[in-house]
Amino acid sequence: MHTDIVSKYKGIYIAMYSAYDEAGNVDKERVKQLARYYTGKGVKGLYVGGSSGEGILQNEEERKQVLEAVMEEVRGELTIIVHVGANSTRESVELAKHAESHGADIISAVPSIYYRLPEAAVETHWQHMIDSTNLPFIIYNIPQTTGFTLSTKLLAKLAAQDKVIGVKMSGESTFELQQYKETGGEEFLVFNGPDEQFLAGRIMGADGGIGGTYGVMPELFVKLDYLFQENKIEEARMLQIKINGIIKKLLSYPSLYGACKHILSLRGIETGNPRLPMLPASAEHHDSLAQLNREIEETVALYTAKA
Ligand SMILES: CC(=O)N[C@@H]([C@@H](O)[C@H](O)[C@H](O)CO)[C@@H](O)CC(=O)C(=O)O
Repeated sequence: MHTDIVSKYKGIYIAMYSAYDEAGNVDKERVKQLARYYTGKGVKGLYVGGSSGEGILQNEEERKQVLEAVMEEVRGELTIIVHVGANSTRESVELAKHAESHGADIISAVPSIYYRLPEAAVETHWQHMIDSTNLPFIIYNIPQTTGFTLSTKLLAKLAAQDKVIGVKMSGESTFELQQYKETGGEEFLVFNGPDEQFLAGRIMGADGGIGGTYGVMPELFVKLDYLFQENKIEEARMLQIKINGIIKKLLSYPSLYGACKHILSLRGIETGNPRLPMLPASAEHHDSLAQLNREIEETVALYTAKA
């Protein structure tokens, strides 16, 4: 039986980008600078090495380096969830143990990808990670990229274990999100994944969100969450619509990650280019990204101004 899990871990988590040097190698100092940038913005924590963090495009050693840099910089200040999912169970377990030994708070994983695996194989894959540490585990459900949809049957089986404390629901169905919450119960964490429907996810039972676009506008998601908690639903809806206008523009570039990383660089936070095949922001888009950055900064100023 989970107790106090939701109150302990609910909130806004930035799915953090990785940071590379000009040659494309993991740059620990840049990772630290990025992690530091997110302190004091009201977020609960960081989700390290996930989709936005390109963990799946990095080798085991690089993934460890990114996490180590994050832990060295913000341990104790932010709650750190680490994505340890890799194609092989063996590598995932190694990353899970590494996360525990470096003080991470929670581990999380997608299923193994590429092979179309039966549910029993995905369950075994996750179970090995769960058993390998004393850390809590959050299932990462992102069917549009993995091809695997978490069933409520498997969720119920996994959630019966104390260590399995929640699910990150990056699928787009708020109906499924609500079903996950109902299946897991009140003390089982559900995180909204699609940033465009953060408010819808919260209304249908999510306890917070984990998202990539939070990385360029964390203040707006913190504010949106606050408005929801205050039951100011119409104000929250207007802010979600404003955020969605920004996300729509971000998604219009050849790579969302390239666009967000360029915006960060305009603020003096260098994270290098995303790793190929994720495309960098090209020079022809720099002017419009500068304009978008101004729009985000103006919106943040508007929504964080004291009344
Ligand atoms: C499919 C996908 O990548 N979804 C993103 C969203 O943050 C997404 O980038 C955003 O909603 C824009 O579409 C997150 O759910 C993924 C995430 O949190 C992560 O980077 O691990």
